[in-house]
Amino acid sequence: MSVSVLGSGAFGTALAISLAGNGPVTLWARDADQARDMQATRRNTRRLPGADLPETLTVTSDLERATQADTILLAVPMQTLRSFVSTHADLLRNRALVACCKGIELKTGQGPLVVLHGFLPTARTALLTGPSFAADIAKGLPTALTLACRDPETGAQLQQQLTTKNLRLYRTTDTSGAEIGGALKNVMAIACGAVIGAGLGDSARAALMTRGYAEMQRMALASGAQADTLAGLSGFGDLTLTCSSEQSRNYRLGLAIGRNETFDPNITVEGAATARAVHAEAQARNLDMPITAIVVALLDQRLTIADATAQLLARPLKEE
Ligand SMILES: NC(=O)C1=CN([C@@H]2O[C@H](COP(=O)(O)OP(=O)(O)OC[C@H]3O[C@@H](n4cnc5c(N)ncnc54)[C@H](O)[C@@H]3O)[C@@H](O)[C@H]2O)C=CC1
Ligand SMILES: O=C(CO)COP(=O)(O)O
Repeated sequence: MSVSVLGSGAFGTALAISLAGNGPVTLWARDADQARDMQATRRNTRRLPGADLPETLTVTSDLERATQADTILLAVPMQTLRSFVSTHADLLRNRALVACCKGIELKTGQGPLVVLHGFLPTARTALLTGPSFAADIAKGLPTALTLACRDPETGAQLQQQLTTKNLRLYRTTDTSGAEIGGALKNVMAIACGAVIGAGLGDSARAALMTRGYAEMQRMALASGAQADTLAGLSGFGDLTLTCSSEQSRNYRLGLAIGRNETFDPNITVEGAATARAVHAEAQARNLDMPITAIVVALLDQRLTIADATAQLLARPLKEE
């Protein structure tokens, strides 16, 4: 069974490097010059500096060639997934498709698997998510991920195929829970970064992580997901990693907000659009998600950190 990774950003490149330890892998880059450069230098200097590309990894900008594989990993940002899949649906039919992005689509409120299903309703689809920094994966450091797939047989096949020397995959059929956990932890990471950036302390961060987790569960249960899924790698696991490490771009955006600094708008920060999408969903469904609402207000510069803190502390007292 052959594997291709579409999207040669940090995550796509790291996954391709790890999977290349199992056998030949094709990595697709949309930019022909970048693909040629990576194939020649065996490096992705722009997105994953310092990592060597193994010989079993081929980089190409030829999408027809890359989509010959049985299993295709889609490692493009969430907000670009729809346009990518709609443009290339014909090349993606009859393949096992594994979405590797974390987020909720701003204009529809949908997660990655729902978007895929809309264009390719008969495709075998799965989601790869969980606590994993691209740089760690590329270094061969041990990492555990969740492979969410509604069909147990396809899930078991993909779990076998995509497990590598350093990637250990756990399976679930609760795709909705995995989508929501992976998307919302980024929103909470922005909030936690802001708290630390503003000097509010580790205790405040722990409070936000815990109450943020309660928000994640609220949204998950309202969406028919299982609470257990949120307690796993795709929820609690990734929340812990992303809210506590400066390797996270979402956390770093939060730090910049907290310190009143600017942040490079070209850096992929999934939590920003996701916060807006989730906030709109929460309002439409009458779900109490105060931290998400505050993150949106901070992103829109409608609120200062001091006001945000005062607002959260002044909420009515209630049972945990
Ligand atoms: N970097 C990391 O450590 C991890 C990232 N992820 C997820 O992986 C997804 C991708 O993130 P990264 O690779 O880190 O981002 P990145 O910013 O490093 O790379 C994004 C890649 O997508 C490509 N791209 C953007 N728009 C495209 C389009 N319309 N068509 C085709 N290609 C397009 C870009 O050229 C670039 O190669 C995100 O959803 C992120 O949350 C998940 C786990 C870890
Ligand atoms: O999803 C990630 C870790 O699991 C990567 O986080 P960032 O997108 O915030 O860098």
